[in-house]
Amino acid sequence: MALSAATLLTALAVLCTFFYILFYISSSKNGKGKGKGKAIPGPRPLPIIGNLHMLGMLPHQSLYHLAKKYGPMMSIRLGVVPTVVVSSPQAAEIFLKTHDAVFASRPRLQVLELIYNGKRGIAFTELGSYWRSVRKICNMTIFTASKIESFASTRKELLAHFIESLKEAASAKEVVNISKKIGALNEEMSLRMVLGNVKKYQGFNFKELIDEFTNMAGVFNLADAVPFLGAFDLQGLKARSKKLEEKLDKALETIIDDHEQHKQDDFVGTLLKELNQPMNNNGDIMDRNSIKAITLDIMVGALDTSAATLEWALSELLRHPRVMLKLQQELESIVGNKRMVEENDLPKLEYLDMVVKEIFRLHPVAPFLIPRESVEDIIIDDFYIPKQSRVLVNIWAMGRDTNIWSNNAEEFFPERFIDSNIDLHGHDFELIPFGAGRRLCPGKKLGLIVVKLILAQLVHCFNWELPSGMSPNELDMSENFGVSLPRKINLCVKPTYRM
Ligand code: HEM
Repeated sequence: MALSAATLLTALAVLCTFFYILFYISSSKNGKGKGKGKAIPGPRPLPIIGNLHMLGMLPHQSLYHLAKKYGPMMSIRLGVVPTVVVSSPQAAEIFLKTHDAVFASRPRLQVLELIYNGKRGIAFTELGSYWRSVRKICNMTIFTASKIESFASTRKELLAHFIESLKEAASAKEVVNISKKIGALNEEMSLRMVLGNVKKYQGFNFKELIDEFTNMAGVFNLADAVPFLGAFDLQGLKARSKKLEEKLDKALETIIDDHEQHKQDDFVGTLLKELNQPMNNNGDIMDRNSIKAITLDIMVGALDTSAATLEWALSELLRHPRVMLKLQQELESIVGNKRMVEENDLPKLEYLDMVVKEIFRLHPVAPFLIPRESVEDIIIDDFYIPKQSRVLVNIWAMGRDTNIWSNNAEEFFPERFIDSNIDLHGHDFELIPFGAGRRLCPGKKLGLIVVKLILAQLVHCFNWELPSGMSPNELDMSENFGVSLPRKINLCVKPTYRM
């Protein structure tokens, strides 16, 4: 029977209290480099579970509070895994720029190893010549400006249908679950670009498969924290991974077969042009497994991120009618009120740009980026960090730092970006929602287009209110921590067409 992580942790915590007394002295060595350097400050870990019991349901928030006590470079242990939590732009720059080559690998996580062979994709693949080659090929083929531009008409067509369906809901005075609707729109936009004619593959229900994948990857897995427990599969994740792997493999094989027969210019079709080609001089070949793993990583990267950002954006605008109105005024003056927003309007919409930055600051959908792992022992500022340490960059905490954002850091106030040259390209470490360095998100350009275009259209075409006379400050803003950080409760709203 699969046990919940909470039950297991409680049992382990009791055992550990016992061990703690016995092994007090050894546990006090937390992070010390056996004479190589100082220990990074951090809360004392328990044997076996380390600091897992301190994380709670919202680890980014728990670690934000702990970092206030221990500082922007804090040491914890996730089970037996030494982990550094980074919570300031200065520290982030040291890890993601100065020593990026040391910290640009990814940890090997059980679920990812089992499902699609974490080693052969892009996002969860360890640093090395394989990853470098995959990344280069993807940058030169599918993430180019011209490839993204070539899907502009698809985005326009899907968005027009979406607005029509909202218009119907508005005239029927319906309350719509906008979280679900945005999710479905983003899914269709992304899958059309990655897989092409998605209707053909509807039977596989990709959304369900990806949701199962992100669900499992987001679950706290004891086997990653305490590897000797992996063999027992106490949470049943190994068995679930196997089942999911079979389903995904069947779906992706069918898609590749179909693309081999009918040449297409979507991402899969573009990657297939590289099939069986050497990727580098180290003997790596772009084989079918690589294409399947890359496709899966891209779908995971594209599906939840933009949709979660958009539901947070609309939530904040509902809570701040002044900002909503100012954005509508900008759209009226640049776009007018006779047509839809076009992608080439986006660079002219300065206030929209500030609103989106403010959303990324307060609601980063990857609050720890994607966890990094160090490839060698290193000493930073006299602190010793052993090889294979996990690094979590807490950008959620950085977005709330009053030293950077002044005393109104908790407030949604897009005007803070007036006359600021902070951009989102990974150079300004105060605001790095897409990460930085070698692992910077390759879908950044696309993600920004999708978020800005849909948000602008929603605000331009409709006025929005909360149902049943709910006042904006009653809106529940709880978060749901997993692979991404969406709203805990779907956002339901009433649109009124305003064009
Ligand atoms: C609002 C939209 C998005 C946000 C906020 C976002 C954020 C991120 C972040 C924080 C990372 C980790 C960076 C690091 O470790 O330093 C990442 C990596 C990645 N993202 Fe995105 N992303 C978005 C959209 C997309 C889209 C649309 C795609 C694909 C079409 C995508 C594909 C990827 C991939 C493949 C990686 C892994 C890169 C690697 O490890 O080399 N992302 N993203």
